Amino acid sequence: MMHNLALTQATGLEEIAVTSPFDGTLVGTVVETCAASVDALLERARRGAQIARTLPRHKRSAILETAAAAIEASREEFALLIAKEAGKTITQARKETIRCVNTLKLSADEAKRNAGEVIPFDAYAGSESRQGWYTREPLGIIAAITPYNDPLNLVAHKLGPAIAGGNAVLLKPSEFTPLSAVKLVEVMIESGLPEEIITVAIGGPELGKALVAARDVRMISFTGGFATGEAIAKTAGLKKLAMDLGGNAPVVVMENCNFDAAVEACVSGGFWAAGQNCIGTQRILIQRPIYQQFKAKFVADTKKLKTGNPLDADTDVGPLISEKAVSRAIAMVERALAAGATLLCGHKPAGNLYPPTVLEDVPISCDVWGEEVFAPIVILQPFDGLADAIGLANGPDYSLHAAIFTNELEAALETASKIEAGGVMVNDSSDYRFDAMPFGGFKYGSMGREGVRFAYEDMTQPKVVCINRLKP
Ligand SMILES: NC(=O)c1ccc[n+]([C@@H]2O[C@H](COP(=O)([O-])OP(=O)(O)OC[C@H]3O[C@@H](n4cnc5c(N)ncnc54)[C@H](O)[C@@H]3O)[C@@H](O)[C@H]2O)c1
Repeated sequence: MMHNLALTQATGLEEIAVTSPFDGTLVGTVVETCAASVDALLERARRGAQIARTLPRHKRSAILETAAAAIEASREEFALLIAKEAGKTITQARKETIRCVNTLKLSADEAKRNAGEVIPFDAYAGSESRQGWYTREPLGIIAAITPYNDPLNLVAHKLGPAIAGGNAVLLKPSEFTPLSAVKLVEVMIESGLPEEIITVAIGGPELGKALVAARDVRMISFTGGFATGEAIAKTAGLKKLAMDLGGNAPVVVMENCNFDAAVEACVSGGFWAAGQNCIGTQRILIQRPIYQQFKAKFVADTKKLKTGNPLDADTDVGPLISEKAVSRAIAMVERALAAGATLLCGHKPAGNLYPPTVLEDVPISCDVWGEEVFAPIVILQPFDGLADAIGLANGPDYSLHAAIFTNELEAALETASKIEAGGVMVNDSSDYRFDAMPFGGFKYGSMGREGVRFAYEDMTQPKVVCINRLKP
């Protein structure tokens, strides 16, 4: 498959081969955008911004609805592309495709719903003679920079709200997985989107940096790692930033929980997408009386997972994205083992396949505890009282999601209130996410929220109109 999007990649030069992280086979090619062509891309995006802001809300909404229906109709093609280029299992890729449909439908609703508000000037004495409202106006050009691990839905989470809000988008998808993003843009254009509204730039960090530096870009909507987020913040200057960065989700398992449901959710949350999931379960904190029983079942169920070809229907765990990602996972586990951790299963890589790996006795000074692993590695840790568990959960300096399994309402509420995270799931996996929820992190690096309504609000700006009726 050859994607060219000739109009969007102004002065593309080299072809980039996109290969399967599972077996290295060619999935497709795209034309690389050279960083020197950013001026041409910006010129096009400026025209796009003028067109987008005058597109009536009913048209924005209808285009997004049409695109959602078109993706639903060709969902198997999208799922196959995700599985091939990102290495997600085909089952997981199908789920991502359906989530993308919903993200676009939510965006279509938002375009019509969230246009502004009347200002209650008579709420305080002294302003009764005035009437007015605010409207939600577009920002202009939004640079959207996305990662490899959800190569379709995370792109939709930026395009949908940006288009709903009347903006133009400069989209730079991950250089590892550009094909799903390009196909999504093609569907948008076939669905009636004026093509200047999205400009696609294909390439890696250098190109991303050039987009981030461009003066006319009003907002950078970024999803990716902390180091990249820091680099973007340094380059961006006075631009609005939305940063969706990493996590290392803790899950608290209380002795009075539904045991089998907790184990099942933790296995799924730990190893979904081979752990390449920002809200994947990384640290499981288990109340001491059930620690041994939990460990036995968790390790036994983990060993049943089948690691292999993402296109096989019975594969549970596909490959990591690259050799570099495998080496990083190995090094993190080796450092933990050297510091006294115990390996309970896994840690025998074969190519880019890194099997589900479980550790215990991990000192909290280890990076596998305090940093994001982004690989199928889970730590088990006993605790005594709930306060200890909450203290352990809150240790790292950043957090996206957390979870607790308990049948005790008070423990659930206490945890929900005291855990510092953007979302706390009760009796559900840490990686549960519904696309209408506000989604983002707490603590270091947290800026903005995704989840369609919240991204839409970040991507629009209020404009006040105030009328003084008493003045001539
Ligand atoms: N919070 C969320 O919603 C969420 C969701 C998925 C993934 N993530 C995070 O993404 C990371 C994994 O994805 P990744 O490895 O693709 O991330 P990454 O940070 O390596 O790359 C993300 C994007 O940034 C671009 N980029 C790299 N350097 C750049 C620079 N200097 N300037 C501008 N752009 C630059 C890349 O080309 C890519 O498109 C993990 O940390 C994961 O937690 C977060």
